[in-house]
Amino acid sequence: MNNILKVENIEKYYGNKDNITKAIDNISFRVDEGEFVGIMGPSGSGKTTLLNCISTIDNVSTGNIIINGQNITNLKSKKLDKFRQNELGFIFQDFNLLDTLTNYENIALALTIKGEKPSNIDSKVKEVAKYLEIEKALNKYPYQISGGQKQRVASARAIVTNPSLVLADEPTGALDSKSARLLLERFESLNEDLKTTILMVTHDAFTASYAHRILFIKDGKIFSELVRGSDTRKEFFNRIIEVITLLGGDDNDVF
Ligand SMILES: Nc1ncnc2c1ncn2[C@@H]1O[C@H](COP(=O)(O)OP(=O)(O)OP(=O)(O)O)[C@@H](O)[C@H]1O
Repeated sequence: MNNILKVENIEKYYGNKDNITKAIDNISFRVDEGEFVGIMGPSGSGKTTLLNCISTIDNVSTGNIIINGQNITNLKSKKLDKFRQNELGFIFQDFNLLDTLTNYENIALALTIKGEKPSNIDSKVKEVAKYLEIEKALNKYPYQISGGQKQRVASARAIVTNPSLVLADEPTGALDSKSARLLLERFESLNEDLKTTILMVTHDAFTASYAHRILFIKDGKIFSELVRGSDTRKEFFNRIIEVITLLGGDDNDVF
């Protein structure tokens, strides 16, 4: 299997000598092409820091992160911008859509920034919109559609450039349970049909149960790993709850 992501012995410190926080404490893992991996952990365990380091928003203190064969810890800012545009797709809890642009323009912008030929843009936007069932929302503005639709527009923007890796940070955090389920079903088919590789941070066991594999982080370290295998989603959900209980929380408070 082709490793899309290799995280090798990374550490991340914040602060200075007198007041140091070790947010990530020697984490290593790999994600294969086409995998859907979840990251869970209590508040303050290092999930966001880990995602920020992988998404090139933050730097690691030591260790290496290799995405699609490129060691991103060595890249300088201009190359890093290009790398981000070409290789990564982002989905955030609060959508991060531009309210002054239509949903169509929000999706098209990702292609323009990447340097896509203008003649290809329309067909690419329409194809991805059809896939995510947001065709009717394309000519509206983000403030004219529901939260669930907004997150599908944001997902369209993330995948339209055909990135090697999609990074999702609490993608269902602002959605009601029906919209969350719809979005996760789309993620599942994106992953199955288009072989999109997804790395998703979530504190929610239901959301995590759609992944194939989950890494649990505690105090900046990988504490446990669960593989869905042949489990149904519901069986996997129950196993996730068991690990959460072991980690010392229930589904709602600590995670
Ligand atoms: N910019 C920063 N400066 C100093 N310390 C930080 C900074 N960002 C995070 N930390 C610390 O690093 C540790 C990990 O934080 P992080 O935000 O990665 O956790 P998290 O698992 O994402 O938490 P949550 O679920 O609450 O978002 C915490 O102790 C946090 O206080």
